[in-house]
Parts: sequence; structure tokens; C-alpha cells
Amino acid sequence: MDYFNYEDGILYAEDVAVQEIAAEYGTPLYIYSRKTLERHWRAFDSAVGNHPHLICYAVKANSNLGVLSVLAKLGSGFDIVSAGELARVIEAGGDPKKVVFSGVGKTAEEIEYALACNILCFNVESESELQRISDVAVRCGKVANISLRINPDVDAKTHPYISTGLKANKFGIASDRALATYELAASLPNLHVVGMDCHIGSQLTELSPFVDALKRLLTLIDQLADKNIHIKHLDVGGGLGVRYKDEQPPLPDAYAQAMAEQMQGREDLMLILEPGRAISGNAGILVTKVEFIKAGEEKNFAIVDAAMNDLLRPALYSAWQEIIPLKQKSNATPTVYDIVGPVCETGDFLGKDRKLAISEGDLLAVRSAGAYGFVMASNYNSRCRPAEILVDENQAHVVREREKQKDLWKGEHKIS
Ligand SMILES: Cc1ncc(COP(=O)(O)O)c(C=O)c1O
Ligand SMILES: N[C@@H](CCCC[NH3+])C(=O)O
Repeated sequence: MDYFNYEDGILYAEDVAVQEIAAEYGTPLYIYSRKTLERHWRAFDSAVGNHPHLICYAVKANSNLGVLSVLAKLGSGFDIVSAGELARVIEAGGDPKKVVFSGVGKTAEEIEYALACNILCFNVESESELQRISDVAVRCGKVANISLRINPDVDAKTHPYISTGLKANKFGIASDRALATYELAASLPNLHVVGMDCHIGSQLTELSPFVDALKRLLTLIDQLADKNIHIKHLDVGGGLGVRYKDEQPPLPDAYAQAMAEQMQGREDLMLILEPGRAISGNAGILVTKVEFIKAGEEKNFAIVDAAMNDLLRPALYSAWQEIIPLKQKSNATPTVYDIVGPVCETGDFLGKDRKLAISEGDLLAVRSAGAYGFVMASNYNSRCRPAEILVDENQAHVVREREKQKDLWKGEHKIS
């Protein structure tokens, strides 16, 4: 459930009319809801119950400083994949001791920075990376906490671009190399083995692949214990899906409970979850203005001021996200439109064949845009990135200014 709802035909973000925020800050504009973020994070946290655990929000889903600071205040941990994400977590008030560092290509510079910040652990994805972390730790006179990301070879049954736990994927260490790699790690004096990790994919809509992966990892943990290598935490990654159209993913509490259930009798093993999309996905919308209505020979187009550079998911994955008007028009007749942006690509669309009663100048909201929205935005076609606003109770705050580029452009051409 989120806090973007209609009241008397007007779309509200919490208690603020979205059209008022758009009038103040312009479009295209991402709007996030603090209450929704909090509700989702708490759903994970409370459903695990008393089992020792840490919810490490996946920063890649939405790294807005306002969003991170809401989660940091709840006591969240963070899953990062770059030094830039670590810097943002720290700037937002997050605790580096609750940070896990994932990703297949960590540079020596990033490792050094993360060591200096005393992060919780590195989720190591290859033997070469293990060696690099050891080398950097020796050079810095530090001991690095490490967890190996195991590729459990489980089919996540999701879009092939966001499936990560199969043998054919670049992620993690193959299960049959796991024991040898742990033995190598345990033999390196500047490494401290603390955990085991996996992440099988994103936008999963079934529980069974998560449970399968977790069980496979528990078997490995027992085999390691026989070799006197003791794992302190099990990190099952993120990947829980959200409802964009008619998917029916398990809710965060059902998912977290199912994970905790598998951990019964293992109270010494901390459970780490890395949800991204399930926390921020439905906590955000993208607001855009209809610039032109264009009747083509075969299709009608609504040309809006947001484009694939602002929200890439439809173009990249043919992802479907709901598009709704900010003001409902109860007695107008709807027409079927492709909702397209101004970018010079035929693949530049936000939605296809959408039935809407709209006119030029109307404002629309693309729902479920809080995850993998702004973070994947670019300056393609030398367009400015959209602004982002976090609605916090009754106030709207600007949390990331529209880029300076716009000032430059206005200045050069003397457009007021
Ligand atoms: C290692 C890791 N953890 C967590 C996540 C978060 O995934 P999601 O947003 O699907 O929960 C991802 C992205 O898929 C990831 O690669
Ligand atoms: N960017 C993807 C998710 C990638 C998950 C990252 N490992 C999406 O929008 O669905």
C-alpha cells in the first residue's frame, strides 16, 4: 500500500495535492512519500521478529539523500555497489557499520575507502576480488570483513536482464567453488570471514526461489562449520517484486517471515535482507506534462515532457507502469494513446496503448517509479535530469535540485 491516492478526483501524495507540488517545482518531477518508505521498511523489519537481523536497503534502487535519510533514521543498514553510494549513505546519516558492499568490479580505491569507513563487510564475488581486498587490507594495515556471494544456480523466474543467480550470470562464486574459496579466504591473515551472501534476481513474484536459495546456502554453511569455518550472518539479498500491473508478489511481511522461518534453531546466525524495489518502488511517482496530442495515421500519441532519459524501464525492459491523470475527468471520453517523450528514439515511450481522457497541458503520473527511476536517468539528448521531491508529512521538500545545466541553457539563450 502506498500514500498516492485520489480524493475528489485529485491525486494526493500523502496530504499534499500532487498538482500543487508540480505547480511549484515544474515537470518532469519525481515525488516520493516518506510514510510509504517507512511503512515498507518496517514491514520487513517487524516480520523477521526476534531473530537477529538487519535490513540493508539496496541503495541502487533509489539513492536520493532524503530517501536514504528517512531509512537511516529508522536504523536501516544499506547494501551498496560503489564508493559513490557509500558516500551518499554517510552524507544521509547512515551508519557505515551497517553497510554491506556488493558488486562484481570493486576497484582498489573503492575498497580502501570502504575499509577506512569500517563497513560491516564486503560481499565478494570472485577469487580475484578476494585477493584484491586482501592486498588492499595488507597495504592499509586493516582486517577486512568478508562474505562470499554464492551463485546458487536457482531460476528466479524474472526478466532475463535482472536474473542474477544462474550459472550463466556474471554474479557470485559458483556453489562448487564455495568451500575452496572460503578456505582460501580463511588462510589470508588480513581477511576475516563473517558471512555468506546471495542475490538471485530482481522483481521476483514467487517465494519458492528465495527459499530454495536460502536452503542451499544453509547446507554450505553446515559444511563450512565441519571445516571449522564459522559463518556469523547469512545475507539472502534482495529481489522481492512489487505490483506494477497484475503481478501478485508476496508482501514484504510474508516474505520476511518465510526467510526467518528457515532460520529457526540457528539463533547465532544473523539474517540480512537487501530489499530495494519493495521498499522504494511504490513510494514514488513521476509527474509529467502533456505537451502535445498528435493523431498519427495508425496511433494517437500523447507527447509528454518526461522521456526515456528520465524513466528508462519501459524502453529497456518493456516494463509496464501505470499512467494516471492528476485530475480525473469523469465525463470526458477516453482515447487510446502511446505516451511518448521528446527523445529522438522510437523506443522512447513511457506507456503504450493507454486509455486516457487527456488534453494538452494536463499532468500525468507514472506510478511505481520510486525504484530504478531517477537513479537510471541520464542526460541523453542533453536533457536535464528531473527534480526530486520528498513529501514529508504536510510539507514538500526539494531534496535534489534540478541540474545546473538548465541555468546555463537559459542563460545562453536568454530565455526567462
Ligand atoms: C546484490 C543486490 N542486492 C540487492 C538488490 C536489490 O534488488 P531489489 O531492488 O530487486 O530488491 C540488487 C538488485 O537487484 C542486488 O544486485
Ligand atoms: N534496473 C532494474 C533492476 C535491477 C536490479 C539490480 N540488480 C529494474 O528496473 O527493474
